[in-house]
Amino acid sequence: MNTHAPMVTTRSGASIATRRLSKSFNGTTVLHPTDLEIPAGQILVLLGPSGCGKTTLLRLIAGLEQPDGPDMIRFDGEDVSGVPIEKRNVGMVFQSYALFPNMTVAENVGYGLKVRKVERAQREAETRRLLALVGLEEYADRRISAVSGGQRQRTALARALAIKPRVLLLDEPLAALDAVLRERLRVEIGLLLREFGITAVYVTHDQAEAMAIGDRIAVMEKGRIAQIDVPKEIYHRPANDFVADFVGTMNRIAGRVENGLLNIHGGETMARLNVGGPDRATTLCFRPEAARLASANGAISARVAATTFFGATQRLVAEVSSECRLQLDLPSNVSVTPGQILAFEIDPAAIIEFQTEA
Ligand SMILES: Nc1ncnc2c1ncn2[C@@H]1O[C@H](COP(=O)(O)OP(=O)(O)OP(=O)(O)O)[C@@H](O)[C@H]1O
Repeated sequence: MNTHAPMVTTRSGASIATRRLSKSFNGTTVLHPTDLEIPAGQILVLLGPSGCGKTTLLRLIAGLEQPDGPDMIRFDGEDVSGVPIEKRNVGMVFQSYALFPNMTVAENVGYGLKVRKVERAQREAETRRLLALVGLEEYADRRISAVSGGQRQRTALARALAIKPRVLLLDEPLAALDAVLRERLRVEIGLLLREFGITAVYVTHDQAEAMAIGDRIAVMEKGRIAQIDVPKEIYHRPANDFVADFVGTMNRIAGRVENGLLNIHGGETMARLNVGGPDRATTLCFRPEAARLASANGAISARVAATTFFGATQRLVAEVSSECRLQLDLPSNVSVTPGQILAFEIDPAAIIEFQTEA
């Protein structure tokens, strides 16, 4: 994609606010009252497992669903709850491209402008600029049926942006693409949306995609936002167990802290983790990358059950005891073999603690 293409001048997007926005289907609440503030130009990712209400929230913002109550969605402070979708000026990009297969790439991009009766010369100039921006100039005259999945998705994005929407809504736009293309496009789409300065809400159940694209991420669970924050905070400071498990890999060590020490039993050995604080029942969590090799003294020892090579790093499954299996990332140039006993420690700053109910 040509990131040096001339800037397409669009006014930046509108801010979005919802107040106690909720939705039920046949008496079942699928979105509990939700307050959201998305500043103009920000990309918010809705992340969560299947059925948690991501698409419903997106469709409510679009105007494709009616909320349970009145006056709950505002664009730039203006109440749009009663405004039909075609008047809300939202652009939409879906997993299925919803492009016209018999039209060319350029005709698809210019379609919304034609419907809006933008005169031909201006329409063509706009279309050319958008095609340059998404790196599809050479494909302008190809039929949609003759371009790849990634090129179709870029066409869909250019088409959605052509109408200069106030808000862009994307629902799993990369889900149908293969892994390599998905990884490349998620970086490109993030850059493009920022270049446009558009306000975007992006639905995905892929946490790596969410991290790459979102200015902020709202992690959803059962019709509620469990946590909304910048990707780093979501990853390093998950608000609860659900978020910790859904985003990345999280290790857990459960036990009681006494005199500031958590005892970890492992066969005949017992390691003590110095965590401080009052006596309590607790679960300590840490990411695989928070582990590092240590000299045996004062470290936790574990038997290596398996190793997986990842290139720069390797992931070990390490058994501290029969009940405590951990995943640890170490540099891949450290020689480790299954069966070996390994001593490791955990970066104290990377330990997250969730209080266990007494
Ligand atoms: N029109 C509808 N009628 C009845 N139930 C619905 C309707 N639309 C959605 N639901 C239900 O609402 C819940 C939330 O659906 P939604 O599509 O918002 O989830 P999602 O998080 O986007 O899931 P996925 O990732 O699988 O698309 C689901 O249990 C779904 O079955």
